[in-house]
Amino acid sequence: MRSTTVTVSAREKSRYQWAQWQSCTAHDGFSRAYNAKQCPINFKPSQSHLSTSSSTFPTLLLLPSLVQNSRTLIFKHHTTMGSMAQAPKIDLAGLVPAPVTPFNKDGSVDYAAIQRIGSWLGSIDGVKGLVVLGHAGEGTFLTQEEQVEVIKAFVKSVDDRIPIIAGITTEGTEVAALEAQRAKAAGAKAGLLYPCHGWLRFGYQPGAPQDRYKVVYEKSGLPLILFQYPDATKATYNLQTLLEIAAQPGVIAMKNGVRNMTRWDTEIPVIKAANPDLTILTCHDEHLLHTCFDVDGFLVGYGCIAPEPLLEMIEAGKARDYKKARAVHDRLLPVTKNVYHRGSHMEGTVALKHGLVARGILEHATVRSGLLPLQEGADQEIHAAFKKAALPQAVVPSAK
Ligand SMILES: N[C@@H](CC=O)C(=O)O
Repeated sequence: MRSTTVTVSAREKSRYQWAQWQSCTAHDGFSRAYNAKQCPINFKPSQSHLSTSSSTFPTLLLLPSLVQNSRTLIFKHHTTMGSMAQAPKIDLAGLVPAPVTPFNKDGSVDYAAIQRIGSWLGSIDGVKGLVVLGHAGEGTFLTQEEQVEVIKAFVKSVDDRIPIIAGITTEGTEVAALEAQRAKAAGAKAGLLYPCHGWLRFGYQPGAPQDRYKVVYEKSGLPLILFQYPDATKATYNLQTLLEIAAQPGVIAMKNGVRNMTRWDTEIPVIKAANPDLTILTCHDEHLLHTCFDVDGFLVGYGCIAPEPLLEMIEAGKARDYKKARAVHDRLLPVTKNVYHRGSHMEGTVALKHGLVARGILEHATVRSGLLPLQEGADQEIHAAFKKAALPQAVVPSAK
């Protein structure tokens, strides 16, 4: 891939590593003024982008898609450095399961079961964090008070050894920022910011997703994971939008579930090259074999029922070892089929709960409305699949 060198006059300021480009002048012989939209806005220089010759005039690499042609453009930076501190580093390279929220038979939250799930997953080497209150966690089916209590219970369950990340799902940006504030106060170390769900049906105005990430981070200080929805939905982000969000302060990782392998194969390398510090996580529960080779890890509901083989697959992916990755895929296929090759991805959440029963973590698979029990016999099929995949009873560390 070709790249264009751009020199900026922005000065590094301690604790701040980004600058907002508001007005730039091209010194490429054409003396053109570039407005904010034409300039690479919110470009986040990382260590590897800094030229060794000068730290006060860092050299940035620009992807060809961001400039009109391959000429070298020199921009003079006219603004002060940004006022938001860099988000703290959180190591999510590895497996990040998205656990279910267990319920008692009467539908209330089962906190004892949260303790079992969290202490088990948190005890496994290579599990780098838990994303709670996501799709698998029925996060949108809980009251605000329950959401806060669930975050606190998961924080306690892992003894604060790994970060708990909260799904931030509220519709409007301002209320999502409040949700992120509540999550942070409850002990979440980061947030997985969902798109506004109205966008699924109607689409969104250009710039609205960038604004959502910016405002939620600025108002909450909660580091955020960029969530890419499937290409088949109107809430999916195009490459330019992904690049712009990924470069914003506070965005530490991307959970990508684009489910279009043409886009996956072509966009992941571009996003990675532009953001070497961004942790890239696949969430293609049913396409892990294809997507395990170009990522830093998996952020998947699947991780809460089969963490051990998924960690093997992550290792195989990092080693570019197709045979090993394929072997894990083949071994898990009966489970994948029974949990994720269902009528809808939503049913996967019910199946995850049956899976946790099969592993001895839960006693039953109670879900809240919005979801319904699976058809009769599905539980037995799921248990048989777990047996076939040789997924044993989980060992829950004993309470201190
Ligand atoms: N793995 C699913 C559901 C998770 O939130 C996805 O791709 O979005």
